[in-house]
Amino acid sequence: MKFPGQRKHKHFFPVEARDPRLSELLPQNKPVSGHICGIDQVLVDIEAQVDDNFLARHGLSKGHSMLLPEDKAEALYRELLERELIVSEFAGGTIGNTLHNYSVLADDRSVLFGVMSENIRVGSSAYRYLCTTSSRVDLNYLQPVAGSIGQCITLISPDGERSFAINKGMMDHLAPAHLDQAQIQSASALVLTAYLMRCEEHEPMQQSALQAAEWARQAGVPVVLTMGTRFIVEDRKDWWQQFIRDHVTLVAMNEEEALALTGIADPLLACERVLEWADMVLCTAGPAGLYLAGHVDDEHKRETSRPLLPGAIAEFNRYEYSRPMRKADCAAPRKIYTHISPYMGGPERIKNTNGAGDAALAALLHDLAANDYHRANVPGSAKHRARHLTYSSLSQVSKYANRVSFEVLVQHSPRLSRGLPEREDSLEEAYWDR
Ligand SMILES: Nc1ncnc2c1ncn2[C@@H]1O[C@H](COP(=O)(O)OP(=O)(O)O)[C@@H](O)[C@H]1O
Ligand SMILES: Nc1nc2c(ncn2[C@@H]2O[C@H](COP(=O)(O)O)[C@@H](O)[C@H]2O)c(=O)[nH]1
Repeated sequence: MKFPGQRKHKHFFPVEARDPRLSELLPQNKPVSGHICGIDQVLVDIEAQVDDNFLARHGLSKGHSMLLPEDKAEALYRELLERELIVSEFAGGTIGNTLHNYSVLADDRSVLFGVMSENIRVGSSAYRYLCTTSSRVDLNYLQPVAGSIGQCITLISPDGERSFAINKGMMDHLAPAHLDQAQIQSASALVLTAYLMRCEEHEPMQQSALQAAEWARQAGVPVVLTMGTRFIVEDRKDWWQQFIRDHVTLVAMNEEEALALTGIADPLLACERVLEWADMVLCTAGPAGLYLAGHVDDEHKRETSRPLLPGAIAEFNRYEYSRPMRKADCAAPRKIYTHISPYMGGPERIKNTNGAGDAALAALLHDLAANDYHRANVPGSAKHRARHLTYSSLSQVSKYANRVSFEVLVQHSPRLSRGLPEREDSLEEAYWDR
């Protein structure tokens, strides 16, 4: 496990150079390592630049992620090929992207549950998927299927808006029998997406997601839900609110999904509402940056040294230096919030916004898993006197998440090809320097 973000020396926790006093407690020489698990519809992103007329001709709604019947998806793909409009084909899927980015940032293992074609031709989508996924993502648990994985045709309009046309193949065929209970129950987090619930009734994906969430709950493993797209949420707002109450520790969404879920347009107030159902919230807001919200026990709150910010909740960032906790672990729970504007004001030129929100979540998961790793290796540390969800404060995690989103915005693929630059040795110092 590599430490989250780039820190000054004093921030590193030297768990590799073990304290000899711990050896009696933990006789093994190697640090205990962890992992995170996720379930996804295994699919590739096939990216193409098109005009709005193209979307209209193929009956696509702009900005939406739509499932297409196979014949329509093939006709669309054929036209893209014939007109040479395809720019790239990368492994995609919102959870696949998040696990990949987590593994790249943390240099640590993640486990993906999903399907994979049992016969793979060189150059096929399945082949592309395997070629562009980090070797730290454990693909040994994938369920072999006699068919193709999904294709997410990512159509970029001249104004930069993305519309997804999904040719689902067998991506929703993951059966509960192909989940591994021990892996899920020993993970630092289980990551799910709302997209898993839009399978057809005869397909087992939803049942697999519910089974995994139940195992995670039994073992106290945090369940993380990304909201996918506002269209999925709008259709079943009440159902999602109940699902979050019953299963979810951390909700990750953008401001549109926040509005669809809560009916509240202000991201801060939407976060406040979601905190009534879940322990923690990440709400990205495009050019407005991102919000993080959580709970802390009054005894463990820490006051910020930054200026207090105005907003729909006055001075909402007062306790942003606190490390978030589950509400149930707080004797006197208090809601805490932070906001951060885009790193360096945003890139001079955005190559592609695809996956910027997933990237922020990967950074947050890294900090969360690092906390578990530290607790397992240095159990007596003062850091673990109370049961916190993350290693760093809400404020510090927001900087890291924002920094990682920036890295995705300046590249073409939603997946990082490398971790953050090594020379950036302090986020605090580098933060406002261009
Ligand atoms: N136009 C932009 N200018 C500057 N930063 C941006 C822009 N769009 C996204 N970002 C950064 O990327 C993060 C995630 O972007 P967002 O578009 O909200 O996610 P999603 O891809 O889930 O919709 C934001 O919190 C912000 O830091
Ligand atoms: N598992 C699924 N992933 C999907 C689906 N439609 C799109 N996507 C993936 O989302 C990311 C982009 O994420 P965003 O946060 O920037 O919107 C992209 O890589 C797609 O592969 C879906 O139906 N299921």
